[in-house]
Amino acid sequence: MQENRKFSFVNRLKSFKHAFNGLRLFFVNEHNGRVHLFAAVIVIGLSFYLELSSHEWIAILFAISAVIVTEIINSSIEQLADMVSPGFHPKIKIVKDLAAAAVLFAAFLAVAIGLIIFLPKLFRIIG
Ligand SMILES: Nc1ncnc2c1ncn2[C@@H]1O[C@H](COP(=O)(O)OP(=O)(O)OP(=O)(O)O)[C@@H](O)[C@H]1O
Repeated sequence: MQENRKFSFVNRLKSFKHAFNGLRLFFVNEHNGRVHLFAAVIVIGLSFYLELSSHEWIAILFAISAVIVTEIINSSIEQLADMVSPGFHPKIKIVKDLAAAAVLFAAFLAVAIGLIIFLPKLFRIIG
């Protein structure tokens, strides 16, 4: 808690540094992080190729962000859970399964958005 501390610009910059370190850990150390980064690069490349409208870009960036944000939180919860309870614990199973469910839900959303935007354009190119 930092209730009575004076505002410090330096401390705010340090918070950014920690957050960027978290991003580096996610994309470098976490296998799922690398998979999501790869998928995001492919989807963004395809989006440029298909010249999406600004609304379509917003939906695609929202979908990519939803998956990455939930996966970062999921990875963070996994790290904490593994430290608190290295052995099997039924409560940890619930905690990890719930965190994984958040990623799954975001992934369903991303697939739905991807199909809605890309399928008609790809069919137009093929046919
Ligand atoms: N300590 C534990 N106690 C109970 N169940 C666990 C425990 N650790 C993992 N599990 C079960 O195994 C599943 C997978 O957990 P794990 O931590 O290996 O995640 P993961 O999705 O395989 O992540 P990653 O691929 O990043 O390693 C969890 O969703 C949970 O059901």
